[in-house]
Amino acid sequence: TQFTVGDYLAERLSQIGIINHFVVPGDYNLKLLDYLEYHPKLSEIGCCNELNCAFAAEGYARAHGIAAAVVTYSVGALTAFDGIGGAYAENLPVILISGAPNTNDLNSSHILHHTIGTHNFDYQMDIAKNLTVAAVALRRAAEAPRLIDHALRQAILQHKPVYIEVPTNMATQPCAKPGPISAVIEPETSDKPSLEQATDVAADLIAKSEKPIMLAGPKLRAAGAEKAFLKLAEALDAAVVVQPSAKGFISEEFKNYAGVYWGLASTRAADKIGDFADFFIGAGTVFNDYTSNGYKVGPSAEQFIDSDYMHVTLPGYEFTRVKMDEFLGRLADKVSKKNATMVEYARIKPALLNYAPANPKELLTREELMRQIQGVIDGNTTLYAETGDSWFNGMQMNLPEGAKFEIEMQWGHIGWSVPSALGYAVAAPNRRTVIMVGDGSFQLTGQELAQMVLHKLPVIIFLINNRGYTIEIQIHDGPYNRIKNWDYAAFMESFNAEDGKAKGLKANTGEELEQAIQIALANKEGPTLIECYNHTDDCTKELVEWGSTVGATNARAPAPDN
Ligand SMILES: C/C(NCc1cnc(C)nc1N)=C(/S)[C@H](O)COP(=O)(O)OP(=O)(O)O
Ligand SMILES: [Mg+2]
Repeated sequence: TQFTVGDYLAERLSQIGIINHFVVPGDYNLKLLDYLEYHPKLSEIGCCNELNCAFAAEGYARAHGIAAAVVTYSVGALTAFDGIGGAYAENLPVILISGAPNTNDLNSSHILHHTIGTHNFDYQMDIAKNLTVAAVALRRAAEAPRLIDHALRQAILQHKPVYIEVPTNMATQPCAKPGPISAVIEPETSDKPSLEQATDVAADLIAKSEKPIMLAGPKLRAAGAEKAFLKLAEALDAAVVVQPSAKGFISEEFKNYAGVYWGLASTRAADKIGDFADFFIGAGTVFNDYTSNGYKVGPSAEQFIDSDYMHVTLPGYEFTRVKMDEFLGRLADKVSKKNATMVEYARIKPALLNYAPANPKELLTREELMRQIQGVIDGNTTLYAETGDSWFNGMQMNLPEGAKFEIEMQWGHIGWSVPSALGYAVAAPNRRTVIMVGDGSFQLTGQELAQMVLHKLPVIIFLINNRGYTIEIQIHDGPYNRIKNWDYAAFMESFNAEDGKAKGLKANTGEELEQAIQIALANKEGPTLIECYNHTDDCTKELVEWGSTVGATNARAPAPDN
């Protein structure tokens, strides 16, 4: 049969490693979906809506490296864009593919369904250009190979989302066959003279410091630089701390690991060893208003070197086209041991957090809840921490060797965790995916549990029901922070309908939680949701302190007109 644009796109998606793609069908994308389904190595995962579809794709990208979401024009893409903004914020290469009007309609007097009812068919592309690193429209079949390869390559190189718009009459059009996939996936490397000079300057700065410390940031994983970072940590034998949105990127059993560096919300005295240090070697760091506690946490520019995927910043220097992993690896060759922060950390290192078991008959406390969730985390577990007090509870979890942690602190979109964890579990069926999600967040996207039932994904969901938006209460309270309670356990079981194996359980006491966890761990045929009692005021002290800091930062008066 004739090779088409749809075949080209399907083949390229498969060649870059995609096995499952996430979809919501619509009449603008049905023929395209056929071509993706025809491909022997692609199979679709349907989602309830396009926001969840985009979030599922970003979760797939967290586990698998890259992902694709396919939606219909305008009514589909506009909600998918919310998840794509998240993929951009979180440095995840999600390929958003959207159906679009028949090319014959573009310059006509026709008014089309799903649009805002005008002759403007550009608004979707205009938005896409702001939320992706490449946005292309396949308006002529002859251009499709070039445009598709360009978009996919930018996603891979920049670890950011891209957008491909496919008119409804385009997938069926004849198209040339693709060339070698190396044209799309060949990695970039540093400019050699810049790499040498950047590492010389950095080595010199480190030699002049007395107590350097290393700080891993959220872009470390996107840059694929974890190994190089550890090589440098070994060469220096310095303490290693991580930003909250980089938790889990460095093994918490690594001998130099010194905790999450987040000011008053730090773990394991990371803030104290950070204060002791006189020089920060950062990698992929992002000090936004939340992770800097309202701009109060973080090194000064004079005592800080940092690197992004293809860029290095040193006091007084900026090096372009120097790749993070090559920079860190090469720097490791040029530094000598400087372990003052490890010597000091040995003195101040606190004992690991572990709560004494509560009376099993008593109402659950936050500490008892966290003690039992800690017990579920093994080396094969990925713990998802949803926006909410779960951020602070998640930070304090100890990750055994091999355990992974997923969080969305830059975008911070409540409701991200359930659909994202769907995508993650599809990509990593052999891992145990566990979600900590609050009642408020869950209400945005909880229906995506249905796909976990359909695909028999044994995800464990700890639904922390503190009756409302506790983070918001701690930042600034008002009637709007109270929400209608649901029967979350029944909601979970409602997705079984005639054939599901999901379980919805309630746990109000420590004993009930113990039993529910045993049932959840035994349920291999589908997801298990455990609705956990948590008193509204029983939140982490870190949230209380952080909340007031953020509240004050948000409330800053406008600068006087200068
Ligand atoms: C409403 C909002 N943030 C504002 C917000 C509103 N809309 C979107 C999409 N994202 C957001 N972060 C937040 S953090 C709630 O406290 C979350 O409540 P919940 O899931 O129940 O967690 P906690 O009770 O632990 O806070
Ligand atoms: Mg809540």
